[in-house]
Formats: sequence, structure tokens, C-alpha cells
Amino acid sequence: MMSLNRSIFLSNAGISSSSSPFTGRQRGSVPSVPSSLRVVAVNSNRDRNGSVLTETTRKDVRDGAGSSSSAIDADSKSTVAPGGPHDVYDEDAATKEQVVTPWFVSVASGYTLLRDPHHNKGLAFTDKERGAHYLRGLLPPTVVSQELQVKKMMHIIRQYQVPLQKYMAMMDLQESNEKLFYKLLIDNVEEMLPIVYTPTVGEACQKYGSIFGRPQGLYISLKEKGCIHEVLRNWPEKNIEVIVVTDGERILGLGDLGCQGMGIPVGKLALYTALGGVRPSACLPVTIDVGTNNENLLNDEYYIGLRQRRATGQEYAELLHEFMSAVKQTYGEKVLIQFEDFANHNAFDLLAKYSTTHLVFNDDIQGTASVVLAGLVASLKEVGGTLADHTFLFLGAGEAGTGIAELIALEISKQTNMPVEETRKKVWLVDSKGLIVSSRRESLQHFKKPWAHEHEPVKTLLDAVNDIKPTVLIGTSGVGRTFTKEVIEAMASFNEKPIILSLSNPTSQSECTAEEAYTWSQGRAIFASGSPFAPLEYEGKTFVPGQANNAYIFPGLGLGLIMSGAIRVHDDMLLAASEALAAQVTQENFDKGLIYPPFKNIRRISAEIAAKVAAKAYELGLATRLPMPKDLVKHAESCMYSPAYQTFR
Ligand SMILES: O=C([O-])CC(=O)C(=O)O
Ligand SMILES: [Mg+2]
Repeated sequence: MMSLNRSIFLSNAGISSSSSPFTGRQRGSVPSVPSSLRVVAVNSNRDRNGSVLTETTRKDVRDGAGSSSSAIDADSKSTVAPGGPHDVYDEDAATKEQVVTPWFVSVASGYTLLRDPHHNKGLAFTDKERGAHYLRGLLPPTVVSQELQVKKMMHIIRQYQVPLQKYMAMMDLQESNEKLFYKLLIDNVEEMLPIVYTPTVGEACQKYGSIFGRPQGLYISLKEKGCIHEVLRNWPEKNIEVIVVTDGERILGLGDLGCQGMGIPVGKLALYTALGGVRPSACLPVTIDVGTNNENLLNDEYYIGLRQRRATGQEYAELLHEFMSAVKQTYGEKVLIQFEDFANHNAFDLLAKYSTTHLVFNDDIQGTASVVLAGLVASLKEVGGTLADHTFLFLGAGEAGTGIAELIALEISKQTNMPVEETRKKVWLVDSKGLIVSSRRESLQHFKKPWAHEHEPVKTLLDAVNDIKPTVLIGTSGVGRTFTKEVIEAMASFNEKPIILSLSNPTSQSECTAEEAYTWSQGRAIFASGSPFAPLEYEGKTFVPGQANNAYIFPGLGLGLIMSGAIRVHDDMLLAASEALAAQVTQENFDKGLIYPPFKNIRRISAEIAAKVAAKAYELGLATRLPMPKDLVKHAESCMYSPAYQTFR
């Protein structure tokens, strides 16, 4: 006899497969319904233990839907449904005339179970499970452990020579066996990070149309204007806790990749789960498609997005506003929205506009700032002095550059009690027109203005380095190979240990390579980069370049916000995250030239970051999950998703 287990599906009786949005991916939730149909659960099956399955399901739906709007006719764009605010099934408003769809609960079994990425275990299904879930004959007789599956998969992936092939194999795995994907990623994080994340994810986005197989994430294009709320309801999971959203206009340092930017939210959220322990079903990758100005893509027959130039101005703002409102309406106040890889001209405005009404942060402005500040604080142990004793010069005055600059100024201000207007003077930025100085103020974009200090105009980076004599040089330009031999040699001429950070991604856009930084500074540079470089030898000594990437911060920051039920992100949380990360760097790391701890310990590091962020949320009165747990690190660890297979009844 078939036993009922957690792999419960809601199935629909009588809607043809073409009209039903229900697919094998959906579970434990009521899918949105075709126009003029309404949802009701009619089956009160009980499992062997007597628990009523529909109760579980209803709770799931209520929690997620948060309003009665799942009962809205898709045709009428009304957002007011007939029943009360939590009347997901329209029970309050039931009448004889009201047409509903009788949804019922069924159990994922047999062929469907094997093809459900959330429950599939492949050859790891035990004989007992195979018997109980109609899998006999659908698998060869052997039963293997998850560990052996990881070993075999790693063997396959290592045989691919081309990183993009490895990426595609990983995405296939994510879509066929989710737990195995995460187990493999967690257990081999240092080897697999450059595949599912920078640099390979950059190439994947560039070629996304031609490698496009099974869609991942949610696409919201201009075509969805006016019905974004319904589109969100098409997503199979209802209890969303984190959204990473991009509009694809500035993908890493690669520029406008339009709709093909989807690889970024998908990759970032895979890291939320693998590095930060946020369960995958709570993660929603979103790409907003307002067109692209990338001519190559517009002329590419495999391009997957809208074939038009980017919408701007009011049209853009309205679509974004509808999205932000629909997200809050659908998932509530505590859903975290991470803005990712928007162009400068939208990134700052979106962050400013929504940071007072939503739980938002911009990874490129704030996440990158937090990780870089952590590296700088850690490196003080090597170079000496306080932050205020140093002088910082940036190449690149966009999101990352000005975001990092502001967090440094804020931290110095906290440490010295000097006003931030004063501490900003320790920080200088160079953009494509040269050093940012007061005589340029009128023509500067608003986010650059605070950095226009009194100084003669300076045209080139090399001249700026020689004039300002920074102790720290940071590349956030998105343009590769701009830290030339002369620039690094100049840094090394007046600094015993010049700090050089080449942050632009992917590797092709890095301001210099690790090898260049070490050789041109005669092995004296303290170097880290946004994308990874392999360890290398210079004059008999091994150098291990660190990776100054926001991946250290956003998973732990996100976990801390979620576990405390925070309703807003505050700058002090970013400072707390920096502090927590810096505290994880050991003498052993320094001895290798590292200013960040290795990624292999990232889950523990994320728990530390989450704890510090949550503590700050409680302190600031922004936390809603009360009372505050006593041991926040332990609590963070206990909240983390485990990729181990579950045993099915
Ligand atoms: O994705 C990364 O590796 C870091 C990042 O946010 C960016 O470069 O935009
Ligand atoms: Mg980014």
C-alpha cells in the first residue's frame, strides 16, 4: 500500500495539461489557476498517522499567499478578492454560482517522483522506498549512497575541459536532483564556486540563449506589465524569503546582457543556499526584461529576451514599482530583495527609493562594500595603523567604488567621532575622466559628488597614484588590465606593503592579475581580487590570492535578516557583517598572504555573520522574530538547510 509522505503534490482534476500551470516541480502549494477558475482543496485524505494532508497544504498556501488574491480572476486585474484577506480558497465567499476548481492532494510517486528535483534521489532510493513509491523497475537494482553519487558526479565534471560544460552539467544537476547539487557544491565549494559563480557564470550569461535548456527563475518582461502579481503566483513555491533581481543592464563587468542576465540571480541564490543555508524553496531568482541596448544580442537568433531597446524613464520606473509592490503584497514585509547588477543610473535610485518601504539591499553597492571593508580591517594587522591612518584611491566611481568608499568613511567616522564629511577626505576616486575633484562637481552624477575634493585636475590613474600616494588601491572600474606595471610599481615605491584589490569581474575584467600584482611589487603587495586566481610562486615563495567577493557577505547577511525577521536593512548591519568576517581571518591565513578566510569554512563564517547581523537587527528594533534567541550563532546553524537526503516513509 502506498504510504503518504512529505512529497505531497496538489493535483488538479479536470484541467487539461495545456491550461494547467501544474507541473512536476510544484509541491505543497496551490498553483495559480487559469482565468475565471478558483481554487479549492476538496480532499481531506489522511495518512497512516491520521494527519489531514489538506491542512498542511492549506497552511502552506495561506502563509505564502498572504492575501486572498489567489482567488482573483486573472482576467479582471482587480486585486480585491471576494473573501476575507486570508480566504485563499474562497470559502468565506462561497456561493453556488461561484465556479471553482476542485484541487486534490496526491502523492509524488513512481516516474513523477524520479523527475521531481526536490525529491529525486536517483540510485540512492532504498529498496524499501522503491517498493513504497512505485519505483520498482524504474531504476537498476543497485542502491548507492549520496557520497558515492557526489564522487561519481565530481568525476564526470572534472573530465570536462571547458568550464562552460561544467556549468551546464551543474545546472542540469540542479534541475534533476537538487539535494545532490547542493551536497556537491557544499562539499567541494572551492572547486565549484568558479563554475556556478564568477567567472564561468559570466560566460554562461553571454551565451545563455544558445545553452538555454530548462528555464530557471522567473522572467518579468514589459509584456507582464499590469499582471505581475499573477506572474508571481505562477511560481510554484509560496513561502519565498529571498529574491535576487536583476534587469541585466550591468552584468558583472560585461555590460548589458539583457534577459540573459538570469544566470546571475540563479547563481547568487545557489550561493544563498550552499553558503548561507537558506533553503532553496525560499529563494526566487527574477530577471526584469525591459529590453537591451546590446546590438549583438538584438541580432542574435538565439537571444531569449525582448527584441527592443531598453525602456527608460517612467515606463521603466512603473514596471519596477509594480514589481516591488507585487512582491510585498504577495510575500509580505519580510521578504528580502537583493538588487543585483543594475546599471549605476538605476541602482542608486532604486535603493534610495525602496529602502524605506522594503527589506532591500544592493549587493554591488553594499555587499561589495562590506566584504572590502572586512578585508581592509583584517589587513591592518599586517600593515599596521588604523583605517584613518590610510589613504584610499579607487579606479572606478560606480556602485562598487562609491559604495565601498562610503562604508570606509562611515567606519572611520565611527572610530574617530569625526563627521563623515571629513572622513570622506581620506578617500579619492578616479573615473573615466580622471581624478574626481571639486572643479568637476557640477558635471558629476549625484553619487560621485561627495567625493569631489579640493585638488588640481588629474587626468590619469598613474598621475593620481603619484599625487595622492595612496596606501590602498582599489579597482572597481569593470575594465580589465588598467593597473599597469607603472601603477603597481608606483604603489610599491612608497608603500612597504601596498594593498591592491582588483575587484572587477569576471577574470577578464580584473584590473590586474595576481601574478602582475606580486611580480611588479616584488612580492610585497597584499592582493585580493573579485574573481579567483590560482596560488602562484614568486621567488620561491607561494602566494595565495584571496577573493574579495560579496559572496562572503550576502549569504550570511541574508540569513541574519531572515532569522531575525528584520524589516529593513541598516548600514550598521553591513558594518557588523564586515566585523564578523574580518574576525574570521587567522594568522595562518595572513601567513599565506590572505586577508579573507578560505571559502571552505564558509558555512561557519556565514553563521557568524548572520549572528552579528541579527544581533544588530534586534538592537535597532528592526527584528520581528521575538524573543531573541540566546545563542545566535547556534541558532543560525540550526536554521541552515541540509543537503542530506531525507528518508521517505
Ligand atoms: O557576482 C560577483 O562575482 C560579484 C558581483 O556582484 C559583481 O561583480 O557584480
Ligand atoms: Mg553583482
